[in-house]
Amino acid sequence: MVDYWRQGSVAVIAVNNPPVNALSYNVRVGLYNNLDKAANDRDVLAVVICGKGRTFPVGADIHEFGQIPKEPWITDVGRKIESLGKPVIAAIHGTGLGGGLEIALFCHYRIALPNARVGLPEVLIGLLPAGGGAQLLPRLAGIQVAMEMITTGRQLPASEAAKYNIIDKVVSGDIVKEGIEFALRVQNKPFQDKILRYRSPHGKDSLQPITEAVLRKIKMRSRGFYAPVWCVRSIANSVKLPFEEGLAQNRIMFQQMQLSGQAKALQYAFFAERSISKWKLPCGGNFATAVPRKIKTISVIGAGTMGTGITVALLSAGFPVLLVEQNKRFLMKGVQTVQSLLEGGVKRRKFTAEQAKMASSSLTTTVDLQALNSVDLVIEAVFETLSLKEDIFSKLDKICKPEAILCSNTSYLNIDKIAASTRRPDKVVGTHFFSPAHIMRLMENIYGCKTSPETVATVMDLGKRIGKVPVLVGTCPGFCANRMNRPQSEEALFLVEEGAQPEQIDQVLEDFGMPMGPFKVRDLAGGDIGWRSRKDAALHLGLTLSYDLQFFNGERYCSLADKLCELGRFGQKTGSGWYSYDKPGSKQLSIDEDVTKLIQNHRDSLGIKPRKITTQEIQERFLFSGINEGFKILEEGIAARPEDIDIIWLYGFGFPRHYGGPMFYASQIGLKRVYDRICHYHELFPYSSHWMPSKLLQKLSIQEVPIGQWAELHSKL
Ligand SMILES: CC/C=C\C/C=C/C(=O)SCCNC(=O)CCNC(=O)[C@H](O)C(C)(C)COP(=O)(O)OP(=O)(O)OC[C@H]1O[C@@H](n2cnc3c(N)ncnc32)[C@H](O)[C@@H]1OP(=O)(O)O
Repeated sequence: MVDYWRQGSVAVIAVNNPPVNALSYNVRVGLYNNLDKAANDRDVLAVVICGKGRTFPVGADIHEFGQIPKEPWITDVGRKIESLGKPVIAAIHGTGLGGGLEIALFCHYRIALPNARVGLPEVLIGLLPAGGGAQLLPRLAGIQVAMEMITTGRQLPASEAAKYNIIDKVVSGDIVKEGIEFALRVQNKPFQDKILRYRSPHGKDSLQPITEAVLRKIKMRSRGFYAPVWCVRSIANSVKLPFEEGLAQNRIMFQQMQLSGQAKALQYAFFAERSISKWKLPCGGNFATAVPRKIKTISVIGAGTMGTGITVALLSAGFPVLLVEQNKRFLMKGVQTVQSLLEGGVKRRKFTAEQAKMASSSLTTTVDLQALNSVDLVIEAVFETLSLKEDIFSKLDKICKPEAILCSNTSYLNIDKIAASTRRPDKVVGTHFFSPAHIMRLMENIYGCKTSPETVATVMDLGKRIGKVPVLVGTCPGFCANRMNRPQSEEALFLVEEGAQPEQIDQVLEDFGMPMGPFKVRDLAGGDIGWRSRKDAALHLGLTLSYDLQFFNGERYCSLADKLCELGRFGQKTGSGWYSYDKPGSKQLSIDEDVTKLIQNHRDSLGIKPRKITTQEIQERFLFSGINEGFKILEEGIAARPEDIDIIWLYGFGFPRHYGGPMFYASQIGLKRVYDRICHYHELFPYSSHWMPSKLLQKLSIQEVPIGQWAELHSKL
């Protein structure tokens, strides 16, 4: 796991633990013993530490967390380096992260390739840098830089790291060769002043104002997430305590955090995110055997909000796009939107003006579907009307080359029905982007019963290539994301009907950690879209939406959202919705007395006496209604694993990552408790079928099965 060789007077110690050279127990032993070997070899005058394969060590082995760590620890390896009596050079390529960077900071010198990155990302898995990072970095780069790096986990490119003295020299070529050359230059030269523990942290007199400013930022961006605050304390220890005491304190804090639910959730999310690419289809075919088709040209049909967002996502990843609309006027409007989104990207520094220009020049347009005869892949993003989509897909089937893949950006409709309008159902697949599609990272890919493994592999690969997080699910109304979201939105309305205020519900869920409460989300998305589909659904059943409708199609119904829409209150875009806004399009909101009155009149007309609704009830009814649906989704095999559902929620709805996602959150609360509360609400609200408890949840709750075994156990149940 650790290789050792000598080149003249230089000993090279190379960590060899693929794929990412994590510092597992055996690696730490190997490093420690080989450092001893180099120390005892009188012909060795300098040492280079590096990583074999794709990277320098990226930190501790996360799989080992939760066990009692065996010695030597990273700090023991560090002390050995400091006291070796010979200069030690860290030669960094790939990513030098966490414990890997900590080892490098114990070294006397650090060199790196230009495309290398360094960082202390422990905060992102709910921890702090206890292997020396929080003590050493302030002594090298200063308190301010250490605070920024450690509390955000940001990885710095080598050139930026060099600016802060973290890297002594950026080199190009072969990193080991460069390391040896550097070692030859510094051997026999004094290096005691390079041992960071003997330095005092830069900017230590400003510790208090820096800390206050950082804590203010943390408070704003990470509601209820503890690790950044503990990281601040660990850095403060570098000023307040002698070096070894600081190390000991930080180690104690690390161990406490490691046992916390937040660290467990974040580490679960880390591995969940990596597991989603390992998909398999129920009818056979999986990520390991299916080969994605090469996609060079893509066409997007529909230049509305979704179509233009998808176009920008594709263009910015370097794909040429042929944008299609039904007439020139819509097309022109779409092109303008694409241009302004690209300009927005430049302003947000997502890409340079030059890159935006390049992207823009890769856009072509047409109003003629025939022009799609040579594209490799089509993404349809028109209105959510099945007949319209069926019509487009049947035309596409005739126009596009036989091997072309046809994708629908539907958020709700049955993929099998869309596929049935073509003679190539194996090449039809759902690619559900989230709005704004050029920003939101989730891509919910939906297979139909005839979608081929090759088609799935192609859209999963495409997702990655355009920087999205692609998750594969099966088809059902609303798939995974919208199907789980629906009961939550309904519960939010029912809670208002029963006595809560929209702003109270928003506040409770924002305090929980959601980026926006459900009423702000409704205003942002625009109430008219849902209103139109509710009216269509009613029409379909020969009904009309009436003001005092309390049941619809056998289900409890709340008409408050319809009443707002009747008044033209569609949300931000009209300047009023559940809140009122400064002006149409503005985000500046205030509570609107008219809405409060409308809610009161609604309750009066239905004879509802408002009651006090607690925070606990709001949280439970919002979260547990979605979680119950999540278990049904697992039960039906729509999602293969709880990890798929959780990643959808982390990236599609901004569910707080430190809770791991709704399914992991349920596992932490305890399935028995969640199941009991769902049964309680089912008793209270028998006319909301979303409270009918999931059978899978019931079964798993009897034995409190750990989340890692849900999928396996489900297949046996
Ligand atoms: C008292 C305590 C003292 C010291 C404690 C020290 C603590 C630490 O060091 S905490 C760890 C800090 N490091 C990290 O958090 C790094 C996490 N990894 C990443 O950010 C990325 O994986 C990467 C940037 C290193 C590589 O990204 P990419 O090239 O996109 O590859 P993947 O992410 O798909 O990873 C490939 C493969 O490696 C597994 N893996 C990555 N990091 C770790 C790790 N630290 N421990 C164990 N395994 C790791 C990852 O799961 C992938 O595995 P699969 O291919 O099986 O999915």
